[in-house]
Amino acid sequence: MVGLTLFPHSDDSIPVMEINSEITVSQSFHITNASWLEHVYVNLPAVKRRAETLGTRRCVKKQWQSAWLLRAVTCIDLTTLSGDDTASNVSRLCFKAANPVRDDLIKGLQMEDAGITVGAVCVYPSRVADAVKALKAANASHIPVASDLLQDRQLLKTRLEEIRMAVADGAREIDIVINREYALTGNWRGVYEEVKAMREACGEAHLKTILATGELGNMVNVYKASLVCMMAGADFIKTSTGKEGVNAIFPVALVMVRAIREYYQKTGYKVGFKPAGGIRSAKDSCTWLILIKEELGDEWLNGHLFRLGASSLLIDIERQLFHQVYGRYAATHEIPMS
Ligand SMILES: O=C[C@H](O)COP(=O)(O)O
Repeated sequence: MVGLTLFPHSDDSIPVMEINSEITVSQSFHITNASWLEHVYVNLPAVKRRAETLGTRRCVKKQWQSAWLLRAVTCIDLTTLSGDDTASNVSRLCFKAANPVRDDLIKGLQMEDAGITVGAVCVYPSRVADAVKALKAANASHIPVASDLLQDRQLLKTRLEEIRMAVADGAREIDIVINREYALTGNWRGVYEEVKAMREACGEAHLKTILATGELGNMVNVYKASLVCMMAGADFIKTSTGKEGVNAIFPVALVMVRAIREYYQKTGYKVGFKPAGGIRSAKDSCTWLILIKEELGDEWLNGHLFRLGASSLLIDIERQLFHQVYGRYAATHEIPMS
C-alpha cells in the first residue's frame, strides 16, 4: 500500500563516496506472492503533494552541491539510443564515461583520488561490442556496458535471443521493457513469466525492467508492475525507455520507490531504481538524489542501487561544477561534450 508515512528527514550530508566498486552478483529469482497485487492502493493526492515538495525543502549549496553532483555523475547510465549511432560516437561516449568531468574541475574540487566515472554506458544491443572495446581502450573496463532492448512486441523467443547475444558481446546489464498489453489487461502472470524468462536469459548480467510508466494508464498499474518485476527477479526497476510521451516524473517515481521499500521490508531484497528519459538538469539530478535519500535511505544512494538514465545530463552537471570552481559559467567551447 502507498501511504503517507514518510521517512523523517535527516541532514543534507551525502555519505562518503564509494565509487565503482564491483557490482554485486544478481539477487536473482525473488519470491512470488500474487496476493500482494489484490490489495494495492495508491493515495494519489498524497503522492502528488509529496512530489511537489521534493525539490523545495532542501537547499544544497557550495561544496555540498558539488558533492551531490559528483555523486549524481557516478549514478549516470550514460546513454545513446539513436538510430544513427556508430562505433565512433559510441567510442566518444565511452571516453566521456571514463572521464566524465574535466581534469581541472576534478583538481579544483580536490577529488583526484576518487576515480569518478559514470555508473554505466547504455547502448543498443548492436553497439555493445563497440562499447566494450572502447572502454577497454580507455582503460575503463570496470564500467559496465548496459544493453537497452526497447521492444516489447517482438516474439519473446527473439528477445531472449537478443539478450543472450548482448551478454555474449560483453553486456553486464540488460534493460528490457515489460509487455504493456499484458499490464493494461491485468495479465500480471504474463508479465511475470516474461520477465522471469528474461531474467534467466541474462545469466550473471543484471536485469533492469522498464515499466514504460507513461503507457501504464494509472498509478495502481505502476505499483503492481513494480511488484511483479521485482518478484520475477529484476535487479532494478526503471521508469521509462525515454521514448514515451511522459518519461521520468516524480509522482510516478514515488510510487515505484515505495513499491521497492515495501518489497524490501517484506523480503529483505534490495532492488535498485532507475529513472530515465528527459532528465537534463543538474538541479533535477539533486532532486532525484533527495527522493532516494528520503524514501529509501542512504543505502540506496550509490550506483549499485540507483541510476539516472540520461543522454544529456552530464553537460549541465559539468557546467555547475565549472561554476563552483571558477565562479563563472563556462562558455560553450569550454565544455564541448557530455
Ligand atoms: O534510458 C535512458 C533514456 O533513453 C535517455 O533518455 P534521454 O535521452 O531523454 O536522456
